Amino acid sequence: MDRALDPAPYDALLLLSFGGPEGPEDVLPFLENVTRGRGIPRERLEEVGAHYRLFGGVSPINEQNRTLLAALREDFARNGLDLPVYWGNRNWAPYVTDTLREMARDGRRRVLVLATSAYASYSGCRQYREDLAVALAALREEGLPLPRVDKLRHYYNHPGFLDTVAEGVLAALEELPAEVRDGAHLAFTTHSIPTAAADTSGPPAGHGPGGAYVAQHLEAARRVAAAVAGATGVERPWALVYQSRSGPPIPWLEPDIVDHLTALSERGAPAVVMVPVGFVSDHMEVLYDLDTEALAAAKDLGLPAARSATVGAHPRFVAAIRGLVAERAAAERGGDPPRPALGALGPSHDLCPVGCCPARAAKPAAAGADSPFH
Ligand SMILES: CC1=C(CCC(=O)O)c2cc3nc(cc4[nH]c(cc5[nH]c(cc1n2)c(C)c5CCC(=O)O)c(CCC(=O)O)c4C)C(CCC(=O)O)=C3C
Ligand SMILES: [Fe+2]
Repeated sequence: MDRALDPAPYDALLLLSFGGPEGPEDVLPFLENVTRGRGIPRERLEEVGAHYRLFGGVSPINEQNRTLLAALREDFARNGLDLPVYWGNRNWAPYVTDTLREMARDGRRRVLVLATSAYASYSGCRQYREDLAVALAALREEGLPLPRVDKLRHYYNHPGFLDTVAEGVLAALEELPAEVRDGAHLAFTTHSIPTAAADTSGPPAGHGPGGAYVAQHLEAARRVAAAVAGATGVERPWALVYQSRSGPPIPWLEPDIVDHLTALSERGAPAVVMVPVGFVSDHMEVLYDLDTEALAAAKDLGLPAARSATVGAHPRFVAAIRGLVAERAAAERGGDPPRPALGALGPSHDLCPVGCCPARAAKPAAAGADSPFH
């Protein structure tokens, strides 16, 4: 360690995630938490419940977050970043309201939030800010001092994220039979969302159809494909496709990964690597929708397929988070730190502007320019 990193003005980091069930009896209450007021058809819930039951009713996401939490603490300590790290979820214990209460009681006054979504969108950004607003409102109700809460910028184009994804693709290529490796297509996947939500994602003066959500994913995919081409000396065709589509019956982003695999097979593609660039850990949507469903579809099609790893708690990704924390702290102290970002879109905003990823219903959101909390 050369010198300590200064976290000031922050006195805590909050890892904010989705949460998942930890046993069969948790599955239904978890799904009810996720879909409350969303008009998701009953059949879809039963179908998704069956995915979780296939894995004993346990989502891997909580264990993955515990691992990331431990890795962040260890990395911060080793690099002289004196900042306690907490963990809270939207849909399962530890719930974010309980964690923020504990933080307030521990005397934390300036909280920086790392959400386990790297991209803009209602589900990946504003909804987490709404969760924070719910938590802050509860603390206010209880007469506790309210910490000020900020959220880290979107990190989809941070070199520590994209280089780690590219490394995973190189490893996945090695799993393919040598004779189809050079011809393999890259299928970058992310969560399908309604096209209306995609079109309005990001700041109001946006990116056109598909919004920031699609633009950011395309940029990430393009950079990873270029890095893989650079490392292997082979340019591989790539596409951005979607998975885990839910209800209700409105237009959602397409094509679905399974339809894409079918199309690739019909076009005579020799092999495919599925790259879940939209996710930061190998959670249930990766284990079921890709490793179970899509790999089975590829097998039926006779299409050799592999799935690359998400960043998880990879040391390079953890180091990137440390860098983002130090960067934001320096910016909040009035400095002008370097803001590492690959590709054409540049570093994302620190503060979501008013109207960023518009709300589905009029709900307060913290940690943005339209926060009612400070
Ligand atoms: C953009 C996005 C991300 C990435 C950003 C982020 O990470 O936040 C994400 C992550 C995740 N989604 C997850 C699980 C679910 N998502 C659902 C439903 C939905 N997701 C949506 C979007 C997203 N989802 C949307 C538009 C819906 C429709 C309902 C609604 O508008 O809210 C449903 C309900 C059933 C169904 O319809 O599938 C479940 C169970 C898990 C946990 C996995 C595990 O347990 O390991 C994770 C990490
Ligand atoms: Fe946003």
